[in-house]
Amino acid sequence: MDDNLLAQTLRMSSLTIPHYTHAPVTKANLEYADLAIIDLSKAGTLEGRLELAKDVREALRNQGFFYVVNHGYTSAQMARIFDIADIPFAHVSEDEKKTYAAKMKETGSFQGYKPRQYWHIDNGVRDQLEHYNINRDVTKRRHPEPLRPFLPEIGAFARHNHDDVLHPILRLLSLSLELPEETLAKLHEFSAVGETYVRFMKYYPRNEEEEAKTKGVWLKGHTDFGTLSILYSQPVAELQILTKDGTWKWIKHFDNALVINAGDAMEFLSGGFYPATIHRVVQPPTDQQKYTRLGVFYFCTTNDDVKLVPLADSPVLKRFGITRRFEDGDEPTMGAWRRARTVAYGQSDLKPADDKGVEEEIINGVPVKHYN
Ligand SMILES: O=C(O)CCC(=O)C(=O)O
Ligand SMILES: [Fe+2]
Repeated sequence: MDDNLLAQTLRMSSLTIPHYTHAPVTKANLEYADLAIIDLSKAGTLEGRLELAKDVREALRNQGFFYVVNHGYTSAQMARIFDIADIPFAHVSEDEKKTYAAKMKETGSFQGYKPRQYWHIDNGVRDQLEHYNINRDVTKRRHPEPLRPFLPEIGAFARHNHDDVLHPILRLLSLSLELPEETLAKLHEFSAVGETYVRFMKYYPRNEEEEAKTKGVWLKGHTDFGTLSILYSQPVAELQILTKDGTWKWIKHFDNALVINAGDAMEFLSGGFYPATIHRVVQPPTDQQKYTRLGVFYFCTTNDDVKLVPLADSPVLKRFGITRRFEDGDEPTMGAWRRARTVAYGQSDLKPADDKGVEEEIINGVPVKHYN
């Protein structure tokens, strides 16, 4: 960080904002997924990275999700980013929110607000969650006035996610595919055109009718469209993953940890070796039902111009075999894939894909499934 930015950040850190108090951790006895813990402090040596690469590989092959600890943010920094994350929801007027609404359908981009009730969930019920999405280059767009004093901090947060979390994990993944360590990181440049971004997200309690009509599902089972998604663990239990045995398991809150999963683009680049993970959001257990749930994420994609072709030079993929989702030459670029998925999400007509309630839509010739 240069001196100017550092000075500015220190000045901004002293800006006081109301503290966002999370719900207490649930006492409910839930069936939790058993996830690996990746200790990034071990990534300082090649020996450590080779060991972590094995663990990440097992985790992405078996569960599709893992925790990361020792990622370089203290618990105070974590708390601070959640305080900032609540500003676009709690401290921006409804009128101002409209001015900064994202134009998903027109632009295929989430930048700005995703308003409440924009997506169809089920049986005529629409979602009760709002996002505010910020490109990692925070200067790309204007932001609501109450958020402006915090842009240097949000910019530093994006930079931290990119350099200290995303790239180190991509190095482990490159190693796990027996490729040069920088292979995947080079496809995810901070300065390239692309939509790796910070998302703040707030879920609001729903009424009984909405819960009944959707069977308690708040966000249907889906895969993320990018390569990796980084989620800052918070206490409200709502996130579930579809495990290999076909059952949904809860993600347990882990103080000060990150929760990471693979998305479509990682599945395409790895020729199916690292499948995109299916996850959903459901009503929390009884003791947390009256609380809001605030989320902080860093959603990662490759540079927009990267063609999502399997990394066929990988000796691992040569041994394992490659599953192609597209005919040779028909692979979309990252930009085309994320635009198509963003335009369609929660808006398109889903068609039944089986008799168990799975639905699908066809994007760039590829069936994209939604799980209930
Ligand atoms: O809120 C969560 O925990 C997950 C949200 C999610 O899956 C998404 O925004 O893609
Ligand atoms: Fe997701």
